[in-house]
Amino acid sequence: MEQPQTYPPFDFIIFGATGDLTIRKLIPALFYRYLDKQIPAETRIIGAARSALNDNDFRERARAGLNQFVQESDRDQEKIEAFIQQVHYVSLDGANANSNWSDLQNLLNGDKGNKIRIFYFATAPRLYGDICDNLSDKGLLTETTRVVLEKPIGTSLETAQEINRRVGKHLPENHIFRIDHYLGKETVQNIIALRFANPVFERLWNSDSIDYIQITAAETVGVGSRGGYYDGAGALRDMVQNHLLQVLCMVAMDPPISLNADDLRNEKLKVLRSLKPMTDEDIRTNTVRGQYQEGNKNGEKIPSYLEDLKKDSSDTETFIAIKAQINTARWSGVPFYLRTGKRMAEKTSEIVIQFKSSTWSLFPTSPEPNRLHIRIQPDEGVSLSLQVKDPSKSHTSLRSTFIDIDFSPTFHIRYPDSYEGLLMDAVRGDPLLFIRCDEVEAAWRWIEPILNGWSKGLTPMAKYKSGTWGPNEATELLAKDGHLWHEDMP
Ligand SMILES: NC(=O)C1=CN([C@@H]2O[C@H](COP(=O)(O)OP(=O)(O)OC[C@H]3O[C@@H](n4cnc5c(N)ncnc54)[C@H](OP(=O)(O)O)[C@@H]3O)[C@@H](O)[C@H]2O)C=CC1
Ligand SMILES: O=C1O[C@H](COP(=O)(O)O)[C@@H](O)[C@H](O)[C@H]1O
Repeated sequence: MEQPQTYPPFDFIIFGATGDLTIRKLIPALFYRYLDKQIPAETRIIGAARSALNDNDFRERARAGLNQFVQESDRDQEKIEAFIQQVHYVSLDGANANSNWSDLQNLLNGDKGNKIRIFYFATAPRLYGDICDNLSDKGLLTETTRVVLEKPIGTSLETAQEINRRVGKHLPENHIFRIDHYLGKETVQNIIALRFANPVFERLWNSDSIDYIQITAAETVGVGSRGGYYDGAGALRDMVQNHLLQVLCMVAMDPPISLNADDLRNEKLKVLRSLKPMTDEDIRTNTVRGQYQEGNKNGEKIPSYLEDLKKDSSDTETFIAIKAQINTARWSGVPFYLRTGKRMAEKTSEIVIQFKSSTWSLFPTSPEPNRLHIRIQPDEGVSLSLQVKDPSKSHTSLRSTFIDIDFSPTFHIRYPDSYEGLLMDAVRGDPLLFIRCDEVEAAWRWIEPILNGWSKGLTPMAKYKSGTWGPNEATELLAKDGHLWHEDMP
């Protein structure tokens, strides 16, 4: 859907307003939308959290966040001040019915019309049900209210179902926006265009032509200040259950019958439901879990996970590699290698589509099979490896080269943060890039046996040095199939 240039005024209420996500991502994203004139003057951004702050205190935090997380060239202080005047704060325990709800009621109930109202839940997910009950009891859920739920939706199938049930008690599914910021990335959305607007790819997009697929989300950062949350979650819950599986859906789904939200989500759901369930034996042989150890970068020591956490022991994985299979006619026999980790060698999220070799060759040597490399971030772009005649040699000599499109210089655009588009989609009520309740539950159905298998000790924790591509076991996972991870490919 086209992004309209103007929006009607709306109220955007954030529970969890003093937290990392709000200050680092949500407020800067709204500011960028303000710069693009999508936040009308009558729009209010209302922060809510338990901390006893007033409007000015919160504005001070928001201002500091903008001056830290907005690109320097976009930090126009006059505009920041004008935007900040639209920011408000209420001190409120969203999970407690006896808390100070009257301040929020007074702010919101002044509006008699049908102003769009977004409640953004940026707290721990276990609070979502209580916050929704309270919003309902206090009469704050109107016809034009939508709620945005941050990931993770639960920590297991049961807790996800409970959140879906409790939030769904008060709002219809099309007013519930489960956010996954990977779907907000231009390059993830571009998978749809790449596949379905280029028949040259879609006709080959199956097990006849594709050998295997890799999806990687590697980070160089450690757990930082989020150790408390992360140690209870781990990489499988934090990154695979949501982001990596959503990217896998975009890569593996059949063409939706339209770009209507439910048509797209039906196709993604089919992929999630077709993931081959992991048996104990699969978990043993097809999953690798690892934890970062002390490392070194440019002579500087990088602390281990336990040092970051300030704990003596932890059984939480900060790295995972999985060989997944999809039981459909299109993907039978094609491994999908998923990998994510913290404190890895590079910050990169990417998809590698490795095509099969030709069974016959006209040339004395077998040509290298083609490979499509989709760079989700950074250096957003796409490259396709090709074989050409080596111009410096005889007519039978081949040389590998590639066609590369670097999106940012090609399209002369700033790559917006993924939250910018998604927040405005929620304001507009467009659920295309949000996760439906059945998708979340299907993802947990596949993930949960892996978590259970690990807690039975099926997969020992491997160690990897910070600043590397993960444990050797991850290299071995692919080596068993005769493959290499992208960074090791010739
Ligand atoms: N940070 C990130 O990069 C990302 C975070 N997320 C998810 O977003 C959510 C928030 O994360 P993050 O900001 O890092 O977490 P933080 O721990 O930094 O912040 C949590 C926020 O919730 C508030 N809070 C806690 N209890 C209540 C309550 N009862 N009523 C109202 N507010 C409450 C806290 O403020 P106070 O103590 O004042 O009440 C604080 O503002 C989590 O679900 C996380 O998994 C998802 C993707 C990325
Ligand atoms: O949701 C999360 O994502 C970030 C990584 O996001 P990216 O856009 O930088 O790839 C991750 O650091 C965090 O642990 C996780 O909760």
